[in-house]
Amino acid sequence: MEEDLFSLAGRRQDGTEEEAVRRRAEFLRSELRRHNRLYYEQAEPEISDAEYDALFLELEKLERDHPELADPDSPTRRVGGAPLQGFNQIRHAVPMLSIDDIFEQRDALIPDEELVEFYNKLVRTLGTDAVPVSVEPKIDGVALSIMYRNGRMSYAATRGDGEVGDDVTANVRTIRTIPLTLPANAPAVLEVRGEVFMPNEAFAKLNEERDAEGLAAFANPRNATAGTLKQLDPRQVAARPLAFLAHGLGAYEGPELKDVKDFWDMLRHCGIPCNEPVHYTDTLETTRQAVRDIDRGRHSLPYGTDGAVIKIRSMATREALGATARAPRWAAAYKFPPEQKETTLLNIVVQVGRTGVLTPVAELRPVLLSGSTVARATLHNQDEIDRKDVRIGDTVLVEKAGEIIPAVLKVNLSRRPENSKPYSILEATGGLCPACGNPIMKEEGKVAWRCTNFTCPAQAVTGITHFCSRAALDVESIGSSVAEALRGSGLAASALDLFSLTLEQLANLNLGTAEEPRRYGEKNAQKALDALKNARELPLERWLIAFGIPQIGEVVAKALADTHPDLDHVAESPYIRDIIRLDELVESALKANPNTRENRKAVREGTLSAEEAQQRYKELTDEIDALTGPYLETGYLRKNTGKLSYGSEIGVAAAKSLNSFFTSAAGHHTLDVLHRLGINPQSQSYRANLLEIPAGILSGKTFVITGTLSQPRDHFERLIAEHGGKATGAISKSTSYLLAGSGGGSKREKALKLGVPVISEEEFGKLIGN
Ligand SMILES: NC(=O)c1ccc[n+]([C@@H]2O[C@H](COP(=O)([O-])OP(=O)(O)OC[C@H]3O[C@@H](n4cnc5c(N)ncnc54)[C@H](O)[C@@H]3O)[C@@H](O)[C@H]2O)c1
Ligand SMILES: [Zn+2]
Repeated sequence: MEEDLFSLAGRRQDGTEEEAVRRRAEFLRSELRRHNRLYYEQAEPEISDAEYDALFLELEKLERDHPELADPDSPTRRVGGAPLQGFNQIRHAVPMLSIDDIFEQRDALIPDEELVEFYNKLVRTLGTDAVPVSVEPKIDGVALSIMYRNGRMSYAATRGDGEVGDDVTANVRTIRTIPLTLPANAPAVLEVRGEVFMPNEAFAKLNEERDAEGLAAFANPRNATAGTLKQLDPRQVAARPLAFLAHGLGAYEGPELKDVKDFWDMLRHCGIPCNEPVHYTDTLETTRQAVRDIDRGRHSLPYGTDGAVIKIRSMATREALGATARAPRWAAAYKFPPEQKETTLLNIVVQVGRTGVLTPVAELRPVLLSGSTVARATLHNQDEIDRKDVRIGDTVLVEKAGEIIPAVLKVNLSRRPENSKPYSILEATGGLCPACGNPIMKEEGKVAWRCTNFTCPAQAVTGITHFCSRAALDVESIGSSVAEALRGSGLAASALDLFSLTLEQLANLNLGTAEEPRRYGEKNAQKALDALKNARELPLERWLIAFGIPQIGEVVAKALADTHPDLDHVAESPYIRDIIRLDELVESALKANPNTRENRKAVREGTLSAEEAQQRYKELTDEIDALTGPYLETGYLRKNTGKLSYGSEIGVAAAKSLNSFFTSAAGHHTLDVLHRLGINPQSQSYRANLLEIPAGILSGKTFVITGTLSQPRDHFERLIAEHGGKATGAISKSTSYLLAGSGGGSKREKALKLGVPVISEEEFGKLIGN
């Protein structure tokens, strides 16, 4: 990761430069894809649009300057997004495209130079002086296509990846201003393209309500809209005030439309809400003026706008110009630069999010930005703070793009107070979570600090959901909405409270709203209690996963179960402490080695005595030998080929993370509660000596799994491992069995060819004595 974050500046023109450019392009592509997912699929963007656009432009430029890097899958050539889970998909009759951007260059001599270029290019391409265009506000919402056939709404779909979107008809039907039927003489086929949005006022009210209910606020109206449209329950959508405005046309069969004015007239006749105001112009100067007019008036529109869309009026010309894979050639979106202002950064506070991530937030001297007062801005994470060197007391430049939570762009160094100090989250928090007081940690390769305590009140919902997930304790009937309700009602502040719930409490849990209650019900409640009862007996590794300790996934959890008989032994494990100690000893020894270049130099220069160096090194290596000896005999440690290099079942980072959890207050609390409940999860695979072949019924046998089975593949892999066998990916002569479900043709053939026995799920069950 880190090596990708280099700057291209100052590289020499040779092979390494090419490689550097390629790597940078790859990095930008993967970052843009990641941000697309966050933005379109999760409605939880991490960066502002302006920051996203900067990455996008950099990649576009790289691809333009280095045509050899062309990639048809590049985010610059695609509509960013993907269909969601839980919805039916609809293939669009006509692809739903994006629009190419034109950026205003703040402080440039001609700030709208790109607009001039765009218009002049149209003039040249079309060979006329006057190109009639329309200019209208760009609505910051979620793109929607509504298909009417023979005067009735037939479906409504989101943009998705441009080709295939989600069927959100049921949700869209709840938006009151959208007609379900059209007047008698409406076109036979009319696919209206437009934008769903949440009006600014309704958005502010919704966030106030969410705040009062203790729910996370939406970052901006666009997010709130995307989040609402994603709801699987149309009643929830109906409860939120969404609006729609049309701005474009997809499939169409009806009277000929020559000019975009005909299009607007037809929509108005059909009773479809239209985007306004539309300016009609036919010279460069009047077009520039129209864009400026929209900029001036945009803050009084009921929705967020960050630009103006310029479109050719003539439908025939649009057709003739066509589109690229990403955007039409006959339109452009002029993006207004987000408003920026300087103010003083009064303080930095650290907030704990629902996943336990610590976010530093700047408290600002309030300033008026894009029509609202800004008093707080996100600083994202420590890396961002370091990169911008933001300090308390600084004068900072703040930006508010759309309604995104404002961001601190940079520091005005000329106004920095004299005694200011760099800001560190670790120092400011004393290494403890501000919400629960337990240790925080930063995972390797990640930028965020996080609270390590799965019982932290700030992360109750995620903690409970994870605790109940399939890989953990598999309490299927408790998902995120039940967790949310449990927390909201005060019944469970953390996952450990689940075991004290009664049937009555659970059954009466309200999953709806105060106005529209929806009971969880006896049946679900009983199912949840049964699953929780079952969870008490689940093996150690599943519990270790359930605690959500950083670095502890399925593999490490299994390794812990192989090397510890039960949870109490993991909590007190000398093995884990010794792994950490060994790591420290090896590091010291490598440094103390008299043969390193530095130490030889120090001896030559007389700053280090040769005898002392030898002595110190010997002490360290003796200690290492003493520590590793017994573990090497039981296979808990392996000697690697490198000098002083050892392998352990549990990595050093995981060992440190475990140690930190079990010595923290949260760890002690967890063990106390489990003891009180009489739960001490047991290992089913503990072996005091790993070098002895396990005496499982499948020991020495290898399996390959193929086809569709009644349970996910990892279920069978687990069974095989529990009985001492091994599951591998590829089939060979030495494979003992092919466990085959339906399908799985090629592996089955290969097994038959190699003479490997093919067994069914039933036969496998017999093999392990079920
Ligand atoms: N912050 C992030 O992480 C992140 C991630 C991905 C995308 N983005 C933002 O989204 C932009 C790209 O998204 P996009 O591809 O949806 O493009 P876009 O939103 O910039 O423009 C295209 C869309 O504008 C809509 N639109 C609104 N008003 C319109 C009008 N009057 N006429 C025609 N179309 C109108 C259309 O639905 C069209 O699909 C980026 O420039 C960036 O600002 C941000
Ligand atoms: Zn915490």
